[in-house]
Amino acid sequence: MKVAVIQLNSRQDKQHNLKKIERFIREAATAGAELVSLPENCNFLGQDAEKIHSAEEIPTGQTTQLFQQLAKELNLFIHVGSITEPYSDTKSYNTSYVVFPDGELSRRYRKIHLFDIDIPGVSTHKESDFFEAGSTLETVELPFGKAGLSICYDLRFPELYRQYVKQGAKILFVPAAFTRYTGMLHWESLLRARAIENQCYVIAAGQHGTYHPGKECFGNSMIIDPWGVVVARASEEEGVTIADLKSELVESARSNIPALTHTRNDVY
Ligand SMILES: NC(=O)CCC(=O)C(=O)O
Repeated sequence: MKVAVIQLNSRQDKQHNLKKIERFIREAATAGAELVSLPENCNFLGQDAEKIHSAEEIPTGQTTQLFQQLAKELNLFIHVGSITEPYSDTKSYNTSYVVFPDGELSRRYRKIHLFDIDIPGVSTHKESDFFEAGSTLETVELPFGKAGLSICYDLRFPELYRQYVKQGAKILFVPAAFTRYTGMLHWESLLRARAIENQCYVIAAGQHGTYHPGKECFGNSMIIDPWGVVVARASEEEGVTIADLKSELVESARSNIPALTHTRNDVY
């Protein structure tokens, strides 16, 4: 299965972001992609407090309608890394889903682990002031196999991905708007660890560059195979990066090193 990750530098102008996304989706389809994966906050990226103003109902909002139309016209799967979905007057959900080629939607995954961190002098985020955490895992059936949905900071919680692999996942989606600072330190190591320990493909589309004064995303969107090899990596700009997923690599990783069958749940 040919997969494209789309790296974006989304800002606060939703119409501009959507036009750009449409252009990249069309470019990916022309290059033969059957599945296109978008980053977290694909249609609007600003301060957490601003995101509620961009919230849209799913499926009736403008963004989902556009993706449904494109998925049908181009006959592809669109993984919507995340958009902001209304929850209450003061809070939203950070929500991810897949649009199928017939325009139908998968179940919605709402980000479970909210990004509340404080690195003094470097980076402070309190996503939980503005977002409500989800509390269910969601998988999606794709032609390649089952895929587990997650969003950005979730990447730091290996238990989530182990549950997905127990449910039969062969693909793990990690759309992100990782900070530049933590990205430099942790992004690739964490992604490769999740791929290696779960013997899954990891598809990680990221936001890249500055979206607000002093707020910068790390980019480095990538696709990692079940052996932990980075098979595609975006350059230092927005755009489309493509890789071919190979089922035989999931099978060889799992049969050559059957670590998933060696877990000692009786001991730990
Ligand atoms: N949007 C996010 O969840 C950011 C996560 C992040 O940067 C991290 O270091 O974790």
